Amino acid sequence: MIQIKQLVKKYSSRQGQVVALDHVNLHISPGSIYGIIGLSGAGKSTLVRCLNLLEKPSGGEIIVAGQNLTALSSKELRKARQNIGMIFQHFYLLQSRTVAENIAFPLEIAGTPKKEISQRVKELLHLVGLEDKAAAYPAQLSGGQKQRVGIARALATKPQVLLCDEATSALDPQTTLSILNLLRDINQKLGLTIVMITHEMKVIKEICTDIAVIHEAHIVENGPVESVFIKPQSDIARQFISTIFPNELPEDLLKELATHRDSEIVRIQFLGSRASDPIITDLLRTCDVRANILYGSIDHLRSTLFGTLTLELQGSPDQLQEARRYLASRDLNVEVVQSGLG
Ligand SMILES: Nc1ncnc2c1ncn2[C@@H]1O[C@H](COP(=O)(O)OP(=O)(O)OP(=O)(O)O)[C@@H](O)[C@H]1O
Repeated sequence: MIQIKQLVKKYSSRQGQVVALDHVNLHISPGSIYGIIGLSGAGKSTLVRCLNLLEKPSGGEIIVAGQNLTALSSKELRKARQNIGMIFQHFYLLQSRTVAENIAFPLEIAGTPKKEISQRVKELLHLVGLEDKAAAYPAQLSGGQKQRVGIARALATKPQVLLCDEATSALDPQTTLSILNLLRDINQKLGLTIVMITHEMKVIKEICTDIAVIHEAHIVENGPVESVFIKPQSDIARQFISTIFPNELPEDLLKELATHRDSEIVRIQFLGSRASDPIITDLLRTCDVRANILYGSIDHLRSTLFGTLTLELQGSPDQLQEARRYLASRDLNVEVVQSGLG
């Protein structure tokens, strides 16, 4: 649905030139919910604003639904933008217009007949669960309701793509969840492709099918969410994952464990059905090692389960090697965190 090819964005400032995006390439499949995560200043907003040419790229191509946006005239681009909705952290609703009038706004600009507008607004109010707020003004709404209006307005022209720039960052955790659930419903009902820019891994964990990690103007890692969570390739991806699955052991405990003879600390990560396997019992039965559980956690990763377990295994070097082999043969991701004196 979206292809980003060799995208470069440079800004000129008093301090000199800033390269906000440095030859970024990404392919976003139709119907996916694609999360792009990065620290402050990584280039996220610039990237999402380049996707509908709110920000003009310095180089490269943006192809949406087969159309190269960077090659279009202003008139063609205005038309192409009707296929790309966008929502923002601070909603940007028109304060002097009611909810229904805000949602109608893009249709008025597109020259849609009045009768059609009123029918479409009705449908959209129903889609976002705001039928009873049609005549309210933005100032009378909660943050979550304002974002629902933002979503309805973004979908008014029936776009195939929805861009979300930190769409839940101004909301409390519960409202965030309700907006994420709404976006997931819309994705499933309408087959809409969603691109979500965020600095929060919990947003990715809830609804994204794919993830790209952006760091200092480069995409350092991307792929299906499950693959990146189970085997992150970059330090920055590991850091983001640890914000929701914190698995670092305290320094003093690590120091003490390092003095143990014939032992090693292993971290096991597992997905989906593996979560209900009696891993430790099987391990102890099969390999003649002893296990000390140091840390464990399990949570939802979209519609599957993701778990992490940190163990100290004790045994001879041969036994420890066998234990590692055994765990790997069970399709678990195993990482040796620290080996003892042994
Ligand atoms: N209009 C601009 N003029 C000059 N530099 C800019 C401009 N907009 C962004 N930048 C710079 O480009 C880089 C990327 O900024 P961007 O806003 O895309 O990052 P971000 O990942 O969205 O960060 P945040 O989460 O803090 O918004 C930063 O170094 C920023 O200072």
